[in-house]
Amino acid sequence: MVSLSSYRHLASGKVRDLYEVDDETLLLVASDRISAFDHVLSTPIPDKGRVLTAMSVFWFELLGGADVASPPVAHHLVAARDERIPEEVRGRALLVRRLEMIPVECVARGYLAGSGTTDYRRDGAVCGVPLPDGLTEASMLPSPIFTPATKAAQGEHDENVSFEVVAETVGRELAGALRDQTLAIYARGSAYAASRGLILADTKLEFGLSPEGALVLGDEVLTPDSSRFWPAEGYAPGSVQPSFDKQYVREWLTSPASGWDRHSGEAPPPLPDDVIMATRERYIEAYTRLTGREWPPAV
Ligand SMILES: N#Cc1c(N)ncnc1-c1cnn(CCN2CCOCC2)c1
Repeated sequence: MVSLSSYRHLASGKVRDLYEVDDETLLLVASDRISAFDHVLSTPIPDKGRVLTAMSVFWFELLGGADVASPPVAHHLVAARDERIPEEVRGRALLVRRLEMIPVECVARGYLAGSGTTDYRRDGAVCGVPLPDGLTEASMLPSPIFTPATKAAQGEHDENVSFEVVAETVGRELAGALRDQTLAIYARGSAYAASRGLILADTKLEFGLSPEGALVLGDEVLTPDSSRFWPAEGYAPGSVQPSFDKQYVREWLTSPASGWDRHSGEAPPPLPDDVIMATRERYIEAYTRLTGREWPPAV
């Protein structure tokens, strides 16, 4: 039986880790860690890694299939069930094709939120894309826009950049392909989410090149960690919308009950059990609502 220690550790993000299985294959492992306000919290959310892995698998399978309006999306998922996946991470780890990753955070936005709102208020634009006057927090944009960023060191914010900067970095043809694929995936994801009563406000994708030079979707896809999902019921532009998955965490951390000051630079306190379990339920609800599948999935 293979164990995780059999594989060379390649990289770690806030909540995920990457291992080398062989020359062509990697193991992408999702932990139960949760981050909020740019901190990785000390209390894990049980099953978060399994739920978000199952969500990525759902989207890879959906996007990898043909759609009436768009061709199948080439992606890096090899297997979610395989004897090369160690028992200790089974259900929250994916075998993926090794790619030559493109150092661009490919973000699509259909609504104004986060750094998009900040940039719009300063420039009237996001990543150099001019937007109409009069937009506010959570406004729906006239049409989805490609708002790339360069990946920052862990703990730092990614830096929003213009399409021209991406073109200078990776070449104009590849930059155009990244934009087109990012917007196409956002369109399919947001239409599907809307049919399930969820607004996909924005999403961050990562792509790589296959050994044959093809553009391939990597990383995780359309999860609550890489995307903003809002409940369609109650949507009202003009204020920060409740995050579908992290609202309980954010509200408790910013309440007097936590005794924490988010601007202090100090690490947040441990979450109480009721917030942990309510947040676990929200991840499961996001999965069942989006996919229409039961949790846990049949083995
Ligand atoms: N996916 C993928 C992938 C791939 N298919 N081939 C080669 N490299 C990568 C890769 C390497 N780093 N990252 C950034 C996201 N990582 C997530 C896990 O935790 C570490 C950061 C992606």
